[in-house]
Amino acid sequence: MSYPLLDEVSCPLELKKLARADLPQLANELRNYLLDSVSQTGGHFASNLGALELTVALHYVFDTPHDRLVWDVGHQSYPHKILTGRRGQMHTMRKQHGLAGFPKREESEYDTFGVGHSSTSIGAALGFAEAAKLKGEDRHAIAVIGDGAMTAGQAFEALNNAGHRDVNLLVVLNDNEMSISPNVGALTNYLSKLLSSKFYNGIRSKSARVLEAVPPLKELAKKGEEHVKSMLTPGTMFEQFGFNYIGPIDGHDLDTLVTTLANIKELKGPQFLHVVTRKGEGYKKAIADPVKYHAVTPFEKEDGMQGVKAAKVSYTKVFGDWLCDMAKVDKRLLGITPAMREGSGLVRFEQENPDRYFDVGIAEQHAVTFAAGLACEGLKPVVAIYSTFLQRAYDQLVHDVALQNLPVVFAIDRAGQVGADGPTHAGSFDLSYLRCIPNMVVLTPSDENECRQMLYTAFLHEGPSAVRYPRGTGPGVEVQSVMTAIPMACAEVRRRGSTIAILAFGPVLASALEAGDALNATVVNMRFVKPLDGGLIAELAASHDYLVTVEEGAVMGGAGSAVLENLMAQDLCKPVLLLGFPDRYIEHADQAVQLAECGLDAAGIEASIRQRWAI
Ligand SMILES: Cc1ncc(C[n+]2csc(CCOP(=O)(O)OP(=O)(O)O)c2C)c(N)n1
Ligand SMILES: CC(=O)[C@@H](O)[C@H](O)COP(=O)(O)O
Ligand SMILES: [Mg+2]
Repeated sequence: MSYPLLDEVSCPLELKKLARADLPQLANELRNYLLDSVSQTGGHFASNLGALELTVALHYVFDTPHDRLVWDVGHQSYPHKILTGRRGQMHTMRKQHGLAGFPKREESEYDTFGVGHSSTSIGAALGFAEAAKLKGEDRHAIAVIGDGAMTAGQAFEALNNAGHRDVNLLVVLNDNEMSISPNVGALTNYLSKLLSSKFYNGIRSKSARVLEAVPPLKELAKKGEEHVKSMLTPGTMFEQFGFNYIGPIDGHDLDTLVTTLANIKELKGPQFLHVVTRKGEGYKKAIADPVKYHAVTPFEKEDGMQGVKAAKVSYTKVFGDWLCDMAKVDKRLLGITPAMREGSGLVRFEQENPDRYFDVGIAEQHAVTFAAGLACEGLKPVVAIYSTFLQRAYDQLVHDVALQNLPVVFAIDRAGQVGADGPTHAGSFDLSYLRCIPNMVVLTPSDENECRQMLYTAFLHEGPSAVRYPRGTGPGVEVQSVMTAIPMACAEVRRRGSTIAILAFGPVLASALEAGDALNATVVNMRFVKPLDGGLIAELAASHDYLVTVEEGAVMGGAGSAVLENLMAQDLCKPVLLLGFPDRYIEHADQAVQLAECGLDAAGIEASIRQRWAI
């Protein structure tokens, strides 16, 4: 495939040299290049196809990086990366030491703000805009936010703040009616009203026809039309927030995009451009199934993504199956997801229990408080949420759930390192931020079967609880269909050795057992971070010279810290080595590589122990 125009564009300055008439051809080449590249590397796909023309137009009209362009989530920024000098690195996308899957300040001056979590772009862009004003710099700040990301409260907090500020801020809403799954909520319905614009245009054309006959009234009607418009179009809402609303316009029509953006560039004050795109645009299979093609593994362009039968069951599937089974047992069970139906394994649960399934949009804070409200009424909500995204709802977990000791189960997926998504998505801190909360019970399954049993144990608990499990599959143990509660705070010794006792929390148990074999150490599956099995800890301290804790989470404040506190509380003093994530961010790579980098593979655990005590 040749890319004659794209070959001339290694930066936006070179893009600007192209005639406007050449932009559609450039976009065509860019789309072909994107398809070639992502079909080989995998990564986020449909969103990049949908935001492609918008990306070309933004870099063509604005003077990036002098004008600050902020992407929301940033999963749609691959065309941006290609146009800003990183085309030659696209084959390294999301690979170790390669391009990050999201904009990253250290990667390029064009990546003005690091993203990955949604709905931060408007707030950050406002920061850029206010800074320009304070520093007397003449520059634009542009936030590009999707309709999914628009469902988060943080986006509206920023709109509310920005709308009454006299700053050069442009918010571009990329509306494709999709989140990862179809978008949800009243805002979506509100935006859709406009997209079915025949309704509004029908009103307009009818009133215009009638009024042609009586010209003097036409002016009056113009006012009337504005009033009609103000009742019907979403611009009204954004205008109520103090923005000048423009749109909706076709987000794949480069001529319209360039003309509109060029006009907006000359305006002062907060501007809101509503752009309508199609997720997956330009690749039929992705258009047909934007959910499946939101993120892809490498695939043949002609054949598309082929469903491969997974050799082992993922923790996510274990959760999804448990949720469906438990729903049959207890009618009080409800399933809640903040816009991660597929990722959290809730597709089957929704099909089987549509009235007990709640996708609240990208609204983690609301998801948790909503669960608390449900629990107050005697229901048993299960909040399915990624560890990293639960960070968004920490106050709600403390204030609305734990303080009131409400029976909410947090099914925490993607706990630990997550691989290609990198540090923005790593589940590094949940053990640290959960165990310090009174009333919380925190369980760490070491394999797929224990995950099911712990979810059951958590569900039976009459208070708040969290079960945390990693992205992907476990050691491949058989998952028993029977559900058996695990006695609270009960750890289990998995290997008897001497001198050294290794206390493992979660799936790292497998590596700990390997290291234990090499060191003839005792190895314990701790199972609970809170409450801890203090009796066993005392027994181990009395019968071993050294203790080691191992967890797939931050060492600081994590499970190992809990063991230290427990030892001190029992006046037990023993040398303890804490193994887990170091106090820095682990860059994107395969999960196994990341864990090895943290010294959490078997060799790493053994080496750390030998090195610490010169064994
Ligand atoms: C706080 C947070 N919650 C959830 C996610 C997971 N997530 C990534 S992209 C996405 C959907 C975004 O939809 P939209 O903003 O409309 O972008 P599109 O994919 O449609 O281009 C979600 C839910 C996230 N990145 N951040
Ligand atoms: C961009 C985003 O936040 C999601 O698409 C996320 O990358 C999904 O992660 P998983 O692939 O682990 O489900
Ligand atoms: Mg969308």
